[in-house]
Amino acid sequence: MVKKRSFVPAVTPVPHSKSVEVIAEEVTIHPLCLHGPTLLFSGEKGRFFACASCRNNKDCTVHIEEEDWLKEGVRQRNEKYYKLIPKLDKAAAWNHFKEVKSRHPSDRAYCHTCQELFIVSQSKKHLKDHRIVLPLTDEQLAHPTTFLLPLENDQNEAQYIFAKKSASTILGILKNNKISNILCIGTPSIHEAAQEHPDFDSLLLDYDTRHLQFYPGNKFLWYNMFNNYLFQNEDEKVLKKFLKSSKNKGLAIVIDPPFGGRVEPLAQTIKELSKMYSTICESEDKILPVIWAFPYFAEPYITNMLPEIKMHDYQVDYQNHKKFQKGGRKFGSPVRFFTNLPFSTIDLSNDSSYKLCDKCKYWVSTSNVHCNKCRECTSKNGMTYKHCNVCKRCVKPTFKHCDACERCCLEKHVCGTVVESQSCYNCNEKGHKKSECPQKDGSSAKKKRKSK
Ligand SMILES: C[S@@+](CC[C@H](N)C(=O)[O-])C[C@H]1O[C@@H](n2cnc3c(N)ncnc32)[C@H](O)[C@@H]1O
Ligand SMILES: [Zn+2]
Ligand SMILES: [Zn+2]
Ligand SMILES: [Zn+2]
Ligand SMILES: [Zn+2]
Ligand SMILES: [Zn+2]
Ligand SMILES: [Zn+2]
Repeated sequence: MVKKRSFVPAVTPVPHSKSVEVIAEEVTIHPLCLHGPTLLFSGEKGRFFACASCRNNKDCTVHIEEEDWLKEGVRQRNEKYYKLIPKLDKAAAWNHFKEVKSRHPSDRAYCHTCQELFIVSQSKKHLKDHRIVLPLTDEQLAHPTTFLLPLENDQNEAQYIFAKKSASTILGILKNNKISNILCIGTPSIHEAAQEHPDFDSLLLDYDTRHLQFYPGNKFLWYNMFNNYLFQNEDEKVLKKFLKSSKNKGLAIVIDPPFGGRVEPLAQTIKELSKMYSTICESEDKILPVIWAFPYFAEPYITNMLPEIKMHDYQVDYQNHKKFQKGGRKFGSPVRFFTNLPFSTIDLSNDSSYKLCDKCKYWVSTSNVHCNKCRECTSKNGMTYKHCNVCKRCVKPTFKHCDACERCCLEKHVCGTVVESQSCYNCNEKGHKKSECPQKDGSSAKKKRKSK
């Protein structure tokens, strides 16, 4: 049976406070916490190591000043984490899966309370007052994302699953680029879809160990995307083998991090995986093809860290997120694809919400208008932008040029305050307002925890 985690899942993003920066570097020699190697942060009070994934100090208490890390005692105390990270018995989990699968669907079930697959005639304990799924069809066993619930202590960062259309758009882009191998990082539904396609081979890297129960040892790796950490030593071999097998098949990273996750460590992870691939396959040292689903307002951060990655206008829809699906938010989902694949390979011809811009030569949202002055389709947030001749760029339709500020601002503004560099009052991140904050999903009040 799969060992259960005895700690809080790290699906909350890393610290966000705008005064704290992450130093993007290899983390293998950093102190450990239950979520793998910590990251090095630089704040007003100096540099310190803290958890790569937990924003809340209470979820992960490891906090080590950079200079303290040189002390023998501190190092020794930190070693306990090597033993605290649970060992998963992958072989046993896979044997159990096969056993469950061999039964009639009416004898197969999944217990949400215990987070485990079970055989009904063998295990009655779940039938009393546990929350269970029964029966389990072959289809369900092959698509755990269709019935796994968002993790309990993970109300704010629920596991938003791509709408079918968005998932098939991703596979379509890969196909058009003749890419058949996929590293699915935090994208279990793409992994599931790839399993059914003879054209694709994929490996799932995710923090959520529940997925382990549904795959053989070489298909799921317990992983933290914020520090590029594999929790099981032997999994590095599996990853390397998969990279090697991708040599002449084309390999892409498809990643959908928790909303609010920091860009720097994610960009570092993409760089490290790309480096690993080029070393193993003796290929050119460059960033692997990436499809990264993330909110449009992260654009400046992503292009700053990875200039080869550009934001496409496609609005990524989710099945289980009211605001991030069609009709949920006034201007559609704020999530976009960030990719270094050619935009011309993103074919949206069978989606009526998109049109082919004959000047840009790629598909854009029907509400996006090509600006002849900017020479591009300029919408970022889904609204039709308008050109300001003074600023010499397109701006949101809600903006108006202010002579006092010498720039376009919201009509109601206090002159002298620089709107775009103000931080969101909800999450502290720059580039969007509280009303557009992706984390303010009805539960923002609950989220007012102390952040690092
Ligand atoms: C926003 S959901 C994306 C799901 C995706 N849209 C799909 O349909 O498959 C985030 C995913 O990242 C995983 N995740 C969260 N934190 C992670 C971390 N630190 N490292 C790796 N995976 C993580 C979650 O378990 C979840 O599968
Ligand atoms: Zn931690
Ligand atoms: Zn149970
Ligand atoms: Zn255009
Ligand atoms: Zn313009
Ligand atoms: Zn202007
Ligand atoms: Zn003004």
